[in-house]
Amino acid sequence: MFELFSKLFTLAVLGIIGVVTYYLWIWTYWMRRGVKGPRGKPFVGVLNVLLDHEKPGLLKLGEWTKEYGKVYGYTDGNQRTLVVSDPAMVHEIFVKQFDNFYGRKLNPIQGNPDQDERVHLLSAQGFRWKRLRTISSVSFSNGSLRNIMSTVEDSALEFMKHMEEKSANGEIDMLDAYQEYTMDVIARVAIGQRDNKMFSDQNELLKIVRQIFGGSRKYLMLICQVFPVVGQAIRSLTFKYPKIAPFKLYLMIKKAVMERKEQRDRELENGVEPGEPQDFIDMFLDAKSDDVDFSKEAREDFSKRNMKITKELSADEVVGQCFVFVIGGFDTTALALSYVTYLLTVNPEVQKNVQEEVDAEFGDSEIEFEKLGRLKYMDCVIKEALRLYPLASISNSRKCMHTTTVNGVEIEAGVYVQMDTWTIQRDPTIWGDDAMDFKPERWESANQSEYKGAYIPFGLGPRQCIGMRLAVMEQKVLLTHILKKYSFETGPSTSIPLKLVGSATTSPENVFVQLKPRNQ
Ligand code: HEM
Repeated sequence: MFELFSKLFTLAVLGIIGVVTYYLWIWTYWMRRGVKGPRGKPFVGVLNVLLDHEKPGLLKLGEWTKEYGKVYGYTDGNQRTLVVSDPAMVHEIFVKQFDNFYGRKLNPIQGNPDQDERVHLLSAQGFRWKRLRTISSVSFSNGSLRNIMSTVEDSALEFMKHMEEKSANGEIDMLDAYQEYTMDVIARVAIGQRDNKMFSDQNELLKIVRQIFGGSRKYLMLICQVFPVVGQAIRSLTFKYPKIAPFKLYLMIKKAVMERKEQRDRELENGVEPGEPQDFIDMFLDAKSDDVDFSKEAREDFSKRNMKITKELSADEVVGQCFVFVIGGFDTTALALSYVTYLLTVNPEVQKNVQEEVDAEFGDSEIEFEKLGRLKYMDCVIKEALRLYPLASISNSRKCMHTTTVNGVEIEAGVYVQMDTWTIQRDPTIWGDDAMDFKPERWESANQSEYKGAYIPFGLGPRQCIGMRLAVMEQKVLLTHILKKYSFETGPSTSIPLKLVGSATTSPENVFVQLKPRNQ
């Protein structure tokens, strides 16, 4: 008995020594390589700083960039991350060396991109990503966007009805309001929501998605990233017993997909062939197949150009795809609209210019898809707001898949690269001394290729945001409706400057403004 106990004790001590050595090895990685950067503490590195909801980690990167320069390294849990704010390196990694950087930085609770059945476009990598991207691209083609436009217009008109009532009652938190709009659009476009749920207490989907982006899950994310095995275990468990918001959403979407599949099966039995897809669920179900083997894709060398890409999805991928579009389409676009609103409110002369353009182009005419391109100044406003507030910059990351050298810096396979987007997009050496000013006019004369690697609110290269054009369309349609009728004005609760929070996307805490009717 004593012998057994002694063996177990020795094994436990060896296990602990092994684990501690592994974490110290990771933690000292950048020191051993002579790369500067914040060290943090063993095991967590700087993860606890990055996950602070009240002081967004993505802004913290900028403070470190000032201290350590355009390339520095830190560890976060068991991940080794290189932070880059040199546009030439950004371009090299995102575009030229894509074959060496085709994965994204993930928390283990998001699944293993090569093995997990439920992986989606944002988290997939290699040929699996390519297959998902090829299938999804159809949803954002010109033809699809033209069809989606009528839904967007419908949601915008519904939104305006609510604004009429709310504007009479004083200030409105436009961030909250815009979330209603973007949820309505994406719920209709992606998962076929039929009834109107805008500003209703019954909108379960919105409640769950708000939980996903709203609060801080610092300690959960910390544990999962420090101990990936725990992250994977929590992931498996919460799919069975969904307690955390993203998993509740996943199951909600799964139910919607299953119901649609059953309905389509019933119709097929009665000889009714599926017609034109009505939403993303239909479109992805059209691509569903029972024998998709993604383990083979993970083994293939991604630099091979001639690998045949099938256009099929597994059942889990159908759900994953709908999930990622609901998540991707909701928060980002509401935030983009909120930042534009804030900037127009505190820059009334710019707002006046946008209103004049809106009056000239859509004074008494309908807002049509083809005519949206005429809103050139509004385009500059949207671009400039995203330059100052690159709200989704967390996604501007890559995993190094093969050891390589980028502009003289050796990056080993397995290291993650995070772009310091906020620093790059506010850098006076790129944008001039007025880099911190909101100046939409800079885009009127801008030669876009000048900003190669320096303007990346939607990322860059083959993995650039797939929803970019939808996001811009949604913003243009709603801003046109609002600014035709109202002006944004500050109120007693408008916070100037904005207080920014968040750990996934970077969000203003609120954007209270008054909507003043223009004809008064
Ligand atoms: C203003 C709004 C938006 C911003 C600022 C934004 C930003 C971004 C960024 C920075 C990336 C990473 C790109 C890269 O790694 O190169 C990304 C990827 C992605 N976005 Fe967006 N996004 C927005 C709207 C949307 C919308 C409306 C959708 C879908 C309906 C969407 C879906 C996605 C997806 C699926 C990816 C992953 C693409 C891939 O890896 O192939 N986004 N987005």
